[in-house]
Amino acid sequence: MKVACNIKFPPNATGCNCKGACWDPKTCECARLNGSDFPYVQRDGGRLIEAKDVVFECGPNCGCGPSCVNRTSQRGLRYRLEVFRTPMKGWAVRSWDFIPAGAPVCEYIGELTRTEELDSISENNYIFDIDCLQTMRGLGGRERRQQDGSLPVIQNVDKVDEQRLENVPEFCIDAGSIGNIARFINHSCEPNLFIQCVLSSHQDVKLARVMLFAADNIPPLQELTYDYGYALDSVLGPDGKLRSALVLLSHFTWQIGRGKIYRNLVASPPMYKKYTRYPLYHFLTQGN
Ligand SMILES: C[S@@+](CC[C@H](N)C(=O)[O-])C[C@H]1O[C@@H](n2cnc3c(N)ncnc32)[C@H](O)[C@@H]1O
Repeated sequence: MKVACNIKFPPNATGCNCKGACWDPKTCECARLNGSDFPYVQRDGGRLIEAKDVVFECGPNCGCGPSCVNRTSQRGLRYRLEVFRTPMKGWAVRSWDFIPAGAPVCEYIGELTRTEELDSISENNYIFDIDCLQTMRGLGGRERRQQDGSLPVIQNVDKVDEQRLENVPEFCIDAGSIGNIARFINHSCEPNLFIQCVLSSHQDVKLARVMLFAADNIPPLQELTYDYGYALDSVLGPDGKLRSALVLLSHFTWQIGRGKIYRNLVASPPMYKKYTRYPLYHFLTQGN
């Protein structure tokens, strides 16, 4: 991940004192942060048991080694992913390999940037808001934003603009000019991946890593998708009018009055819970 020069990256967390690999949730400090348990099981090289607000992994200062189960998302690509062309959606991604539910698929990589500094002129389809903090605090998860009445009743565009900007996450990942395969993964309302915020070196949720995990067992060559997190009828176009969901999908990032770029991808973990067709123990008892 490239970090914009005006962002002070947090120092490494103290970590746990486990040796070799973490196995006892009662003594592991990192397990304690996850609610006194490990978020992953060892099977298939590590699978996430269930979607969480944020996953605390072991990091550089932990006593355990690279094979520790609590470093599952740090081991790079496991599956042979392919970028392919679709008739209607441009580029897309699929895997040549079977992906089991709960397996980490890839991280959303790009330049870590302050949201306010996004270029308001050029269109950029590859921006991912890091929204974990809002969700954890329960202040501004996207669904809550909708319920609190700020959306979608649009009467005074300026007022709505201000309300929304208060909820805009401070940091985002801009994969417009630098990125990895995650930037080619398309949106679906019935996705087979979900977003999971992960903290591995530091503990600042505003700068959490954004990981994509399998929401289900995914057969080879099935297109990989996740929910971009748009709320229906929540998007204003440059003219201040609501954009339809269809238009919205062809304009990943868009602008509203006063040249500000507004809303793009949103990581809102509780929403993704509805797409995880497991806790993993379900799959484990079914034999896969
Ligand atoms: C992060 S990019 C995904 C990769 C993109 N298809 C490409 O060719 O680079 C997001 C853009 O892909 C397109 N897209 C993603 N999901 C789509 C969908 N379900 N239907 C139509 N277009 C989609 C939209 O143009 C969107 O702005």
